[in-house]
This record gives sequence, structure tokens and C-alpha cells, in this order.
Amino acid sequence: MPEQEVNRHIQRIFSCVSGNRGNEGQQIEAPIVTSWERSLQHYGIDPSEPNPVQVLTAAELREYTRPIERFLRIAKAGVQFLHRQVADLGYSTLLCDAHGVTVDWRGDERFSRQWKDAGLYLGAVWNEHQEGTCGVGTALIEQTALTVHKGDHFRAKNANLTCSCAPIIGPSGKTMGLIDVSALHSPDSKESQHLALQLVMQSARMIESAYFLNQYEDQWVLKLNFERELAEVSSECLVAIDGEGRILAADRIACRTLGHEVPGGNLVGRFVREVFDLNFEKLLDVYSNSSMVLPIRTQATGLQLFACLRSPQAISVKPVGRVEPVAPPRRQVPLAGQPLTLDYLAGDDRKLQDSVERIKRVMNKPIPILLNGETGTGKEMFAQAIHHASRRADKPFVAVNCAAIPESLIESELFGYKDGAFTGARSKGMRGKILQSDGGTLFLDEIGDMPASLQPRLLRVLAEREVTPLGGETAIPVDLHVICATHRNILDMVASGAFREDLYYRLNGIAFELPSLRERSDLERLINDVLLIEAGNSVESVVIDDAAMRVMTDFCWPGNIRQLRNALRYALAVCDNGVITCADLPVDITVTGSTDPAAASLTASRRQPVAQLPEEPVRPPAASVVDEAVAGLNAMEQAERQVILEALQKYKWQVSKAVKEVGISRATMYRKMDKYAIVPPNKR
Ligand SMILES: Nc1ncnc2c1ncn2[C@@H]1O[C@H](COP(=O)(O)OP(=O)(O)OP(=O)(O)O)[C@@H](O)[C@H]1O
Repeated sequence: MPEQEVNRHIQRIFSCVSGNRGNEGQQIEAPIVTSWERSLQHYGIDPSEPNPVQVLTAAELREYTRPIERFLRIAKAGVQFLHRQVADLGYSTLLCDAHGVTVDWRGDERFSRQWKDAGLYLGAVWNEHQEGTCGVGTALIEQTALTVHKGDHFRAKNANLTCSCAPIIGPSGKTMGLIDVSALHSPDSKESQHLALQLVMQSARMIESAYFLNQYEDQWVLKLNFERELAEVSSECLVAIDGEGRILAADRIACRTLGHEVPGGNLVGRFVREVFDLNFEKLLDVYSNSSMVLPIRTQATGLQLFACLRSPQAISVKPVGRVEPVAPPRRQVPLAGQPLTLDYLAGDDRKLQDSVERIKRVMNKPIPILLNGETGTGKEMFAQAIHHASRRADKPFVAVNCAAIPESLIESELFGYKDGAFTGARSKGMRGKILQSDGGTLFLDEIGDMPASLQPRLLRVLAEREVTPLGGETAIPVDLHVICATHRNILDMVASGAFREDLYYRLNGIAFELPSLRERSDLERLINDVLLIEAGNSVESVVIDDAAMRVMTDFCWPGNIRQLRNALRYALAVCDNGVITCADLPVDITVTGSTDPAAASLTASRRQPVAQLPEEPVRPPAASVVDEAVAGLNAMEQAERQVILEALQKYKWQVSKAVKEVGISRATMYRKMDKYAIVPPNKR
């Protein structure tokens, strides 16, 4: 800059700071004037001093970058994004840390000498203490996005530059850094930089959001927008929520927009229900049933927003740059007979993993869980895994299959009966399944088969959390957590009147759909896992060859995991040398399921059915076990019949022992057997 211009520049600053702004001074923005005052009076910088900007050595720079590696990794994507947009316009793009040190830089390398001379380069330190008013330093002090254009700069040697900067604020409100675009030459008018500033602000916001999502990837994140149409693609503000529905963090815009909605202005530590017009369970519920955008309002002022919920770890900001491939750890599968864990059950199927994450968030809350899925998809396994993972793990898990118990017995099975409720009833009566599950988990399998006559009673138990056993008058309080399962479409049953709507809503606190094998994206992995379990985890000793694996991944598996497990049990038993081939698979799979040539060639030679290994018993349908002779008995009589029958079966039909168990005389026993059509096997 020629000396004359330098003098004019200095003159302008001095007269402005001394309060003598004149016409031109009126147009200088307030933050610039304040910064000039600081530069002159506070830091005592000489505006004519020509010293270049300090640039750190590589070793010094490393000291600055090491503690902020995560931020740098995430911000780098934002820097690249911004630079792509401005590179052709002659800008360089800088990422600075909270001290004004340039930790990342992009620019046209052909002009690197000029960039370096101007201090627009990696390692350059731009703070007000050293440089006086400058884009980076002033934006960091003022904590706002701004442009320092040409003569706004304090030092005359910087007065050719134009710098538009925006601070990047972390989830805790702390400044993490700043993003800047600077040019060596630009039009005189400051307005020419308006768009550059907007782009910089947008990029800063993008980095803030990416950092927030990364920081809280293990938590629920509520993404809010004022426009419904934009809610899915972008978020105005972000709120991280823990599994209890408590706000853990809110980003800068959320604090600004929602802070005044709560007393004291601090969102952190508040429950969702304190800020919005719905609670966390409702939010999860809506989220689990659809991925739609949810309209919500704030409690205090009724401000309308549109929310999307991101589940924990559903989205994580991918590290940018080279990432060393890491070999996946060998999967640990439970030993046969051991309870399967939720993480194991989630497998590698993204949808199931999301479901498991959501299950983990609600399993310790008084929210009934409904599991929906075809037969054999593992509903009971899931229910057990939820129980074992929950705070109730050391209390009983009690399963009731509503389809397998004769309708007339469900009542006493569930609710129990009081001692002396009927002649010969066991002296202590019987605690029904509901009371047996006190403090633990009650699993109602095939809930769709719950008789209509019992639905109101079950509803009452769920609502009032107390049970009155058959023949009893006093209600007994029960601490109940219910998980239900069904393969039916209960909503259809509600529509047809076969299932009570109010009971449906009581049971369906939150619903999870278990995918069929056909729908699982990790089928091959699952096949190997089930094989591992069946082979007692000795993975080295058995493998499935490619053709057999193709047959199995192509098969439609109507019986789902149960069928897969039986097929693998069979294959393990018949295979040679630890290799399962198509020839080792049960014939129903190779004949009906596959288009694979290896399997097809086999089918001709193996048309006759292959002897199957003992499989899990097929559950009898309810109708097949209901004895017509007892269909007319009332609930009490049904229960009495069951007690007598169980005692006789237990003692292999020795009446003398059974009567002691039941507590009735021999004569009464024969009378009851007659009345209840109980016939010993040797007399049938
Ligand atoms: N992920 C899994 N890995 C290995 N075995 C599994 C898995 N999930 C379920 N199983 C096994 O599959 C069989 C069927 O599981 P489960 O009884 O839980 O299914 P379900 O959906 O409740 O069936 P139904 O509707 O017929 O009652 C069981 O033997 C269970 O041990």
C-alpha cells in the first residue's frame, strides 16, 4: 500500500476511535469500530507496522491440532464443501481453532506465494492481540459471523484483504473454531461479500450439526425444523435426549429458540415433556410406528415445530480421510441353551439393530412391549433377552402361550385361584402366572388368542395393577411388566371386533416388528451364527459350502429361525468331514426352495423324505387340546380339573400319591375324575 494511503487509513481509524466519525465513519459497522478501539487502546498495536502474520512451524501446529483431532476430522468435510463453492471466485478457505490458529487451509496452489505473504496459509495466527481488527480475530471476540473488508482491517498491511468468517460453536456453547473465506483482491463495496458471508455461516452451521450428531451418536437426537417440508432434509436445531427422556444437550440455535421456553432458560436436564407438548414415550411410540415428521409444539408458548428423531448410533458422522480397515471381531454367539442377548439377536440387520436400540431405551420403563412377527422369528427369544437385559433380570420371566392353553383354563392360569376356592383345591391355592411374574416380566405369547371373555379382566389387571384370584375377594397388588407377542394383525382383529381396542392400546405401549428370514439383510451371517450355536461354538470343526449356503439364502423359510435351526441340526448330524453340502440339507429345503443347480441336481436322487432329527415340538392349536367333555365347566371347575390332572400325571397316575398332593380323599378323587372326565391312560 502506498504511504499516502497508509496515512489515510490510519487517519480514518484515529478519527473514528476518537469519536469524530464524519460521513464515511457513520457507515462503519459498530463491531469494527469497537475492535479498532480495542486494537488501539487495549492492545496498543501500531496500525502502520508492516510485520507479517505469525506462522507456526509444523511442530508447533501439531501441538494445537492434537487436542482437537475429532473436531478437525469432522470440520474438514465442511471446509471442503465450502471451498468447492468459492474456489473459482479467488477465495482461500481457512479453518481456525479457538485461538485463531489456521489448522486447515484450501486455496489455489498456483498462488501459494501470495497466500503465504498475506498470511492466508496453514499455521497462520490471526488474533486481535497481534493483528488488531481482522476477520478471524474479531469474529472470535465478537462471537458472531462478520466480514472484515479491506479498510476495516486495523493494520494497513492487511487492508487489501476481504475476510468473511463465522465462529463454530460446540454443544456446550464453547467456541470450537471458526471458518473463513478470504480473498486477496475484491471489489471495493462490502456488499460484494454478502453471499460469501452467507456461505460461511451455512458451513459453520453444518459443522456444528455434524459435530453435535457425532458427539451424541449414542443418544436420541431430536432434529427440529420450522418447516414441515424441510424437516427430513435439514434441521434448524438439535436436542440430544437420554434414554429417560432427559435433555442432555442442545445446540446453539436450539438454546436460542427454545431456551426461553423453560424457567431459568436452561434446556439441559429438563425432560422432553417439560419443554414440548408430548412426552418421550409418545415420541418413541410415534417414531417406532413410522418415520414420519412429527408436528410438535412447545409447552410454554405453543411454538410450532416439526421433528424427526434420530435413534442412537443410527447415523454417525463418518470420519473423513483415510481410515485403516479394521478386521471385524469374531462374533461371540451364546452357547446352546444359554439366553440369547439383545445385541446378538440384532445381528447385522440394520432395522433390527434400530429396534434393539429402541428396546433398550424403553425396557426399564413401565411401557408394555408388543412384538409382532411370523412364527419362528424369535419373538419369545426377544422377550427373554429383553427381560435378561432389564432391571428385572433377577426376577421371574413367566411365559404364557395363550394359544396353547385351553380357553377355559387361561383364566385360572393367569389369575390363579385362592386356597379352598373349590373342593380339594391345594391348601395354598395357586398363584396365577400374573402373580408369579411379580417384579419380573410376564410374556403373553399369541396374545391374539386371548379369549374375548377374558380381555376385560386382563385390561383391569393392567390398568389397576392388581389381581383378584378366582374365588378370592381381595385384590393383590402386582408389579407387572408385560411383553406380548403375536403373528396376527391385531389391528385387523380390533377392526373386526375380535380384540378389544382399549386392551390393544394398553398392551401396545411400543411395538416392534421382527423381520422374517426372507426380509433379513444379514441372512448369511445369521445362518452361520445359528450353526455356531448348534455346533457348540466350535467354528473350526464345521463349515457350509458355497452351494449349500446359496440354497439356504435362496430358500423362503416359512418357519423362519425355528425351521433354519432344525435344518442345521439335521445337516450337522449327517454331514461328513465337517462340511455341510447341499446333500446334507433336509429335502424340503433343497426340493422346494432353490434355483441353485447344485441343489437341483440333488433333488432327483433325493425325492424320498429324509428322516428328520427330533425337532422342537410343534405347538398344538388351542382347539386340539380342548376336551369336549370339559367344555361346559366354569373357570373354577376347569382349574380344579387341571390341578387333579397335573397331580395324577406327576405321580404317573398313582391315585394314592396324587390325593396327598391335592389334599382330598381317595373317594373324592374318583368322584372328581369321573365328573371331569379324567381317564387314566391304561383305561383309554
Ligand atoms: N437369533 C437367533 N439365533 C439362534 N436361534 C434363534 C434365534 N432366534 C430364535 N432362535 C431359535 O428359534 C426358535 C424359535 O424362536 P421363538 O420361539 O422365540 O420364535 P417365536 O417367534 O416366538 O415363534 P412362535 O411364534 O412360533 O411362538 C427357538 O428355538 C429359538 O431358540
